[in-house]
Amino acid sequence: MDLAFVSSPSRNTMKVLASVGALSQMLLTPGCRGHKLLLQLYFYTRSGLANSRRMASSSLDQKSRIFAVEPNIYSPNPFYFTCSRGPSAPFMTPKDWPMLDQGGLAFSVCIAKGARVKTASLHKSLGQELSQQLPDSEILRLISYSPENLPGSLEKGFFILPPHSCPDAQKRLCKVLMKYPQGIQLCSYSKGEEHEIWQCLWELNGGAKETARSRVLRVEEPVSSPFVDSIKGSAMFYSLEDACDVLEECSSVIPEAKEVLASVQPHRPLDEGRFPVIVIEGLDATGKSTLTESLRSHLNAALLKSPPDCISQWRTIFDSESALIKRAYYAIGNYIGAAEIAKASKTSPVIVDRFWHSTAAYTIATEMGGGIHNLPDHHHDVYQWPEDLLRPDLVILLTVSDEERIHRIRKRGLQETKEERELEANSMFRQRVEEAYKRMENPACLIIDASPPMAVVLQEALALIKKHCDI
Ligand SMILES: Nc1ncnc2c1ncn2[C@@H]1O[C@H](COP(=O)(O)OP(=O)(O)OP(=O)(O)O)[C@@H](O)[C@H]1O
Ligand SMILES: Nc1ccn([C@@H]2O[C@H](COP(=O)(O)O)[C@@H](O)[C@H]2O)c(=O)n1
Repeated sequence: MDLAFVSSPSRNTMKVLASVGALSQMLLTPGCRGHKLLLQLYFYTRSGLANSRRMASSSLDQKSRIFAVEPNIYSPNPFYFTCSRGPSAPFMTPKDWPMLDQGGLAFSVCIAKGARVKTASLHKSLGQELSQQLPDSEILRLISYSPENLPGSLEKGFFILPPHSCPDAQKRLCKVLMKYPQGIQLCSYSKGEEHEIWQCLWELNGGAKETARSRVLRVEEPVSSPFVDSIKGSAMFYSLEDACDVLEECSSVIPEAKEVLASVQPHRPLDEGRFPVIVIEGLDATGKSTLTESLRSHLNAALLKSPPDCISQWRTIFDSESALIKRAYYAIGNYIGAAEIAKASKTSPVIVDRFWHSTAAYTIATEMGGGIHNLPDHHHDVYQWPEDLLRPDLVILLTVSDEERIHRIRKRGLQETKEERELEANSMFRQRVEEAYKRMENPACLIIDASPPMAVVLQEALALIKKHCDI
């Protein structure tokens, strides 16, 4: 079955056809003769012509858009393509997409821009469903945008590479997408006779129908990464107000969002004390809890953490939500924590286990794929501290080798979190988190190699605190 090479059926052909029910029966019979055509006809019958105007405009819009696919096993950098007929742009060939060389197919699925909480939730649930229904396919993140108005036009989606051994992948994909009748745009990609790549745009409206076909053209990597624009609009929060807006928006479906919002201190700016605030950061199992506890007793300090205790009971709920909602929760957690820190700093030094740098570093590392060369450049806005958030006096980043960290996780014997498992499995992700930490500015992290015994790490931390804080 090959959606891309089926030409549109005529209306007369349609009249000859029996009911949609009978068609769908045949459709679901792999190997059935005329299977390709039937699939096409099935979608055509169900979709009708009611939306022909919308189709025309979406295919025009489609042609001017740029698509960007996150780094993957075939491409260490994001790859960019379009379908407009620029005079000098070179065609893409299976050299660029080797997975299409053996006659395979690829797909892009874009989610039209709508209310941001709803769109983010749709993106998350669609991603989960695609992974479940197409377990052998590579499902990559994709964004699509208009070059004239990148942030305003940004749409998120997925690029799907089914294995050659999965001939019914497109059928399964369409079955998933049929459940999302509105706002989903499906394109398929296949190799043409002259080694060019074709994009077919499908209309999804109770069914799927091919509406446009264009050659795929290569686009140079833009100077400013659209992936960074995408995270700034969807998972990074640089003000309390912005993060609160998201939880307000989702509070009708997630009642716990109201509880979190109720914990936000309304009076700002915060009234800070004279004692120093010291944050300890690092990947899991680098020794943060061990060090923060030792510092607490050595400095007679208050020990706080982010997210703070008053909202941590809802953490698992927000962890299972879209990146937008999850990160809004952690961002607000930092502001709630800041009010506690400000109060505690009036009576003693304050040690904080994770703060803003954790929220930012994990978000950047999660949303940007590939190696550390794909991270936003040093000094980029994403590494800056939010203007309205209490600024600590010192941030210490603990680093240990991958082997030692994994050894510590195993020795600790506690249940690994999903992210810890990912860190273990995906050393590139770990490197991105650590590198993002190292790029943070104002305040930057001061690094301590936490591989030596605990007593040595403690002495190093105390020396740094003495040097940089008034203690
Ligand atoms: N310097 C050290 N040398 C050897 N083992 C250490 C050292 N520091 C901590 N550990 C051990 O490593 C394990 C992880 O330490 P800890 O719980 O302090 O890390 P963490 O960064 O707080 O982890 P998480 O973020 O996952 O809570 C613990 O078993 C701890 O006893
Ligand atoms: N200020 C924070 C704190 C934590 N996170 C997220 O939680 C994960 C780590 O928490 P641990 O309890 O395991 O230390 C980390 O992966 C972050 O995603 C955060 O975003 N902001």
